[in-house]
Amino acid sequence: MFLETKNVTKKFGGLVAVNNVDFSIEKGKVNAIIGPNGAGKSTFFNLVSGTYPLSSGQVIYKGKDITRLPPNKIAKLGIARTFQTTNLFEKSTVLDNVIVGHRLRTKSNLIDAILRTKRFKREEQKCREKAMEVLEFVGLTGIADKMAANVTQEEKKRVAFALALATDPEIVFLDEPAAGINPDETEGLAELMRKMVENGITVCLIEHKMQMIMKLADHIMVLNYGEKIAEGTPEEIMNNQTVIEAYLGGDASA
Ligand SMILES: Nc1ncnc2c1ncn2[C@@H]1O[C@H](COP(=O)(O)OP(=O)(O)OP(=O)(O)O)[C@@H](O)[C@H]1O
Repeated sequence: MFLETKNVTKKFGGLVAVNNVDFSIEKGKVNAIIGPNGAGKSTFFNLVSGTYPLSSGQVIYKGKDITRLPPNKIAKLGIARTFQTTNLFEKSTVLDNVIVGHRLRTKSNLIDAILRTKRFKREEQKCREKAMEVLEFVGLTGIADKMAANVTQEEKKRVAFALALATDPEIVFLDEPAAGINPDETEGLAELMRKMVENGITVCLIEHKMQMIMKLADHIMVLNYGEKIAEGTPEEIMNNQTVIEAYLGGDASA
């Protein structure tokens, strides 16, 4: 199995935000996590990416137990994530924002940077090339030199994708990538996620936009009050009585 969680649990004081969740992420597929507000979706992402320590359970990636690894080590293994709110350096260009992503793969230290050693210059060039490559992938070459403060919401979403891609990931966790953008832009981002998968990157996303998810995802897990209540193909999820009652209800066409 590519990435697997076993009995993953997170407690915040008396609140069990994620309760004994077993989930297998399929390689080369679009995997999705859905569920009502407060169901534990973002917390689940934070556990897998090492942002929060688990209360109990295990995260296994390509056969290796990564449960206790810090976020930077997890990222180095090829696991990238975006956040619900894209925090960019507003006073830097789009390019400079994305350059940071690939530094994860470089070895230069502070001394190299101060002395501007050959290694530092070579690695900075590599980071710049990588940033241009991923900006092209997400369709933002034309705004590479724009200040991040001056780009649209949809462009910010693409910059967040680019930042994740600049780390050379094998899997990307995307937290509500289509929140706050219009239907045409949502379709554009769905297209981009398909392109990632075509390029060998496994996608796992959280999303509230049901129509998009049902068209895009290969494999869906539904969380409700921190518990997995269903898992399957979009068709299986749409026809699952527990899901309909607990979550979709009258909101199935959202
Ligand atoms: N750092 C934290 N400290 C305490 N409680 C938290 C923390 N993070 C999340 N929670 C709680 O855990 C539960 C799950 O929250 P989480 O943000 O994971 O849900 P979600 O499914 O991502 O919701 P949404 O769709 O609204 O983003 C909620 O009750 C939330 O209030």
